[in-house]
Amino acid sequence: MKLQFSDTEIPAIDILQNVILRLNTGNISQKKSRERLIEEHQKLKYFYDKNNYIVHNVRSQPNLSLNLQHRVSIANLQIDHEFPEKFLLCRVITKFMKISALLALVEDPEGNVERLALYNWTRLPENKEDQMASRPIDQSFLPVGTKLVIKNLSYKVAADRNTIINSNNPEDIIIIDHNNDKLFGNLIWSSDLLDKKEIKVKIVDEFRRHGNDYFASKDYSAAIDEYSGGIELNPQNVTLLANRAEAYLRLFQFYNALNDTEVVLKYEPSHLKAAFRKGKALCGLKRYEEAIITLQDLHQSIKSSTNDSISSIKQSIEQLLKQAEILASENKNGQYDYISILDECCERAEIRKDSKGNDEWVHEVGARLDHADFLCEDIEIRLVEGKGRGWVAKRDIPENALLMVSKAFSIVYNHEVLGYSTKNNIQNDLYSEELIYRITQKLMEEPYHCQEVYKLYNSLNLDKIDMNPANVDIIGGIVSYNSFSLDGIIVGNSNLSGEGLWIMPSYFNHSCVDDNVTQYFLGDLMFIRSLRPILQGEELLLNYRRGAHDYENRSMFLKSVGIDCQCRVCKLDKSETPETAHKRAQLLNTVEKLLELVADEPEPDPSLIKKLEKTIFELHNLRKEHPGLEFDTLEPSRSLSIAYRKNGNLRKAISILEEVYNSYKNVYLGIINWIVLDIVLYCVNLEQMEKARKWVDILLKRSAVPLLGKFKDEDKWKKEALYLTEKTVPYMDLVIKILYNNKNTKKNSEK
Ligand SMILES: C[S@@+](CC[C@H](N)C(=O)[O-])C[C@H]1O[C@@H](n2cnc3c(N)ncnc32)[C@H](O)[C@@H]1O
Repeated sequence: MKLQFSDTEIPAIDILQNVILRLNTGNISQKKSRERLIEEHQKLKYFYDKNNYIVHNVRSQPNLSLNLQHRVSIANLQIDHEFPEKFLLCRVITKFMKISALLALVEDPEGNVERLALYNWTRLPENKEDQMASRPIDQSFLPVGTKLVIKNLSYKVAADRNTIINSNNPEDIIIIDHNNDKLFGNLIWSSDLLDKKEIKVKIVDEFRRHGNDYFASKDYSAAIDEYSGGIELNPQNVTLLANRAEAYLRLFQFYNALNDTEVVLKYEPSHLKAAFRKGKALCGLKRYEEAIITLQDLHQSIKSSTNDSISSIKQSIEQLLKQAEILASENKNGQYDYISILDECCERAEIRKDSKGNDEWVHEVGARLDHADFLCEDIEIRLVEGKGRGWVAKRDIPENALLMVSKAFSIVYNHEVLGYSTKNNIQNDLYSEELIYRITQKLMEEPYHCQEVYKLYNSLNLDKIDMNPANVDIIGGIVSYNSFSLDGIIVGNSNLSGEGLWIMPSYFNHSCVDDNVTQYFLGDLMFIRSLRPILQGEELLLNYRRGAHDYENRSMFLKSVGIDCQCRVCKLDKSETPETAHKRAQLLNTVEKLLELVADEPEPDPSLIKKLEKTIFELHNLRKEHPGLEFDTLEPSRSLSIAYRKNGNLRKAISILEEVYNSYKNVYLGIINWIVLDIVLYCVNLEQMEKARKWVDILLKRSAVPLLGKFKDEDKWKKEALYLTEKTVPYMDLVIKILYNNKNTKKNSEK
């Protein structure tokens, strides 16, 4: 298992444009109504670039000559085609706004509407004169009504999966005005013929029906738009409000859901569904005690009813009430039923193929679990010299204490982005782009989250900040510096990768080797425990990137997230003399070559194995005065033990691994768990079952303590730990089967 902060950088302007386009467009379709497109375009006003720009000079051409047969209408454009011979005649119908390109909507004479992106039209002013001449784009650039001829256009699917007309060269755009309108003078624009009075006004019930259709197809955003349309016409319509509350709940917009249920209950205090949804919304907002009271009152009000339809809702209320009580206890006392959370996670993380062959969750929301956050009272955020803010112990903390449980503010799993990506090449960018998009969307929908997210922005003076939730730039920065990567976390039959933002854990600073807290992920829940006793006043440190990564790679990553690390191993790495560095490089090179020679051999040459052992010994000795700070020999030692095993010398293989384990048992390194697992398997091969069980206990301690807490030599703890490792550690099911004859293990001995 490899956990680390993600390697992403602040996104470039094009990524931001992709995010912004996606934020402004709802459901995807090639044919959207003019009104819908205008509505979506108007939302760009939250995001557009408000700087002043020098704009390319546009002129009309008085002697314009065009072959009218080459005019193409929007309806005839084909995706991913360029149209070198053709031209489009269109009319601007919205203001232009600048993101990366200049964006507006245009219509053709037939009345078709499409988005237009103009690139390379602007530059920032360089001198004073330029500054005088520069202006904001939305004010006077190609105003509404301007007719244009566009040559050499291309037609694409943009990042939001909706279509867009692109033009890259300002010379390809000609303004049509009274000087050159002779060509098109006789053309009638069909939108001029529209009789505005005839536009049909939707009635409230149509909004409800359309909303319900979208809801049934799980397009909750579109359902909310429809319900909102109806609510605008009739603000007291309790059916629409209660339906919209449920759609908000499905999108985790608990604050909006709570608002709607409260309006319903004001007009109709006995509305059962609204009261039930209010209970759900309060749970989502972590207001557990209020949720319990709401649900208890509701339960009381229908207790004596014998009506059949009430009896099923009664059951749901009882279930939700029980759930609210569990959440309250988790939140208050940090009491979690880890095994049932693990089961829930395994079930929710299950993936199947959809009709197009893409991966999708079996459970609607996937590996997102309904559990409460917890924060131990013994820690607090303080200023830490040279590092900004950090978590510090208020009191002495024992080993393996649960310090924090945090649910991701937002998380993106791998198959959720790979399915529809417009660019499949840079995975990390994709995760970040999606994460930035989701966070911005969440903040736009529920701005009350802004404070906690923007607070993560280190240098920000929160009093001065414009709390515009759509500040994609700042959110991009927050994601780069604070997101955590999930790198192949196993739960049951699934393997979860992705990236997420957790608010409270973001305040832990980093140490390469002296970390004293560790994290454990179950779906979108992060559990944090102390690794060793921590004294009052001591800073709590997490590891973003292991000391075991070589210095160059590690320090490059740390610099990219703003850290000039001064820990013991970084100082040692930095102070190494050129001679030692040279010697190290030589030895590493020899080790690599020898490993290549022995790796694929079923029975490696014993003389090569000896040579490998000697080189590893020399490499290790380069740091003999710094025990525990030499990591170059860890992987090679494991490979050396495999070579001995292949030659039938299992005892020697075990003794090499035992020596590595003893030197590094106090450093929380993933490879050490693999080493212990190897020892277990080799002991089993030698039929040393007692010894194998002793090493299984060590493995359980290392793998299960970060979630279950202090290792207890008792049956219950061990049973739970075995169950946990069976579900989360590769090959462990096999080990359990052999050593404990556990008939419940599902996977078999194919490994
Ligand atoms: C995830 S944040 C941690 C919380 C941060 N200190 C704050 O005030 O928001 C990561 C940032 O903390 C700082 N940081 C973390 N570990 C550090 C370390 N070992 N030395 C110096 N700065 C560190 C760096 O500024 C880094 O960009």
